[in-house]
Amino acid sequence: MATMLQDSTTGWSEPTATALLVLADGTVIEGYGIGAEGQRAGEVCFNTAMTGYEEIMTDPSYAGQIITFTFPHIGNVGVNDEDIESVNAASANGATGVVLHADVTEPANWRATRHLDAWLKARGIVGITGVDTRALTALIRDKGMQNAVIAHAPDGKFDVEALKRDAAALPSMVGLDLTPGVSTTQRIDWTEATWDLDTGYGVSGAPKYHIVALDFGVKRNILRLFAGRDCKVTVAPGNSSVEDILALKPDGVFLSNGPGDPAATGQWSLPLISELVERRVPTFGICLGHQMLALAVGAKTVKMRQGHHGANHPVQDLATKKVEVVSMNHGFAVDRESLPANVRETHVSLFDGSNCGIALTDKPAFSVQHHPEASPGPRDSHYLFDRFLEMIDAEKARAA
Ligand SMILES: NC(=O)CC[C@H](N)C(=O)O
Repeated sequence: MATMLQDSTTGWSEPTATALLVLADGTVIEGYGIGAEGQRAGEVCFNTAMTGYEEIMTDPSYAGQIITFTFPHIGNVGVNDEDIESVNAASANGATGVVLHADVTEPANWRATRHLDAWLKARGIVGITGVDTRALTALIRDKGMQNAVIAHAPDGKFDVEALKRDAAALPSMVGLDLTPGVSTTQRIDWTEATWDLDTGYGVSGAPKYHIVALDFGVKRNILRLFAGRDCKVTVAPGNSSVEDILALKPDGVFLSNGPGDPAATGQWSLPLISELVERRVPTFGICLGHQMLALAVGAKTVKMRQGHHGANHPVQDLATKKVEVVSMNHGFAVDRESLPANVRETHVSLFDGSNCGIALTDKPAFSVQHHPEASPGPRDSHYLFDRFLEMIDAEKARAA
């Protein structure tokens, strides 16, 4: 989008770009900088959600990625301290950069405490506005997700050739384990429950279940949905040992979402997950956790061309045939053809037929590719949290 400004001496002219997005293929996109100054790198993906930009930008699964929002008006309801999804709020452990179409307006929402621009600066996220995000999305759709450098310099001075070289030299997302940068290093006792318009966030009541969440970059709303369902929730570092986890005497283990390539991440966590499954510890995984459960039981994951990032994806539960509309955020997928005989496919994407869920036929373990916790997005899949607790009940009854 070329925003034309009136220049008093020369008539209409295009203002100088103060931000650039330079793709690994050499494409240079000009725009206007917001947020942090300087240069950030990442894999460019597009997200089609119309709401929830704060939750999206702070989802640690986006570490190492630059998000292009296809919805043109981002930032118009400002930001607040309540809608952050990363557990470690102090660090910028979500997206590295954002690509927006329209200029960011003043916040118009009673919950807003800050302008998006100031918030991006504080989190160290570099942004660019004034971009034809539809053209960029079409490019990603045609060529696949590619690496890029996003740069913001208020004086408009850029070394474009250096930026092109930097973008081309970035490592592929394939083979990257990004979880150490976002996982907690300390155990956390999580007590915050879900949000209510009148009372804000609730607090968990007397617990019936103890859920240990293995943190690969967990989103807060997952933890809140457990806390709001009679669960004591312990968040454990992603690199915990089997002994660490078993010592906590979990009723169930949750495998979290997270950034990077599951095959690279799984190398050190797969033995842990296999052991938990083998010992019949009820296990539930979301997104990266789904991919890692699949890898732990012998399946394979593949890199997708453009991935799924949005808040309105149709997914079918193959058992009930019911279609749920879900949030999505993934660039890798479980290869259905690689599922071993004791693993059944439970959910599929109705956009492209890719795998969206598995369940073991001989052990209490299941997982989904989509995000049942929403935040942002629809709540159609909240039933999966209840299904997990029912699985724990069934396993307790079986062992009794
Ligand atoms: N949201 C997630 O957990 C993403 C999982 C993984 N990093 C992927 O891109 O597929």
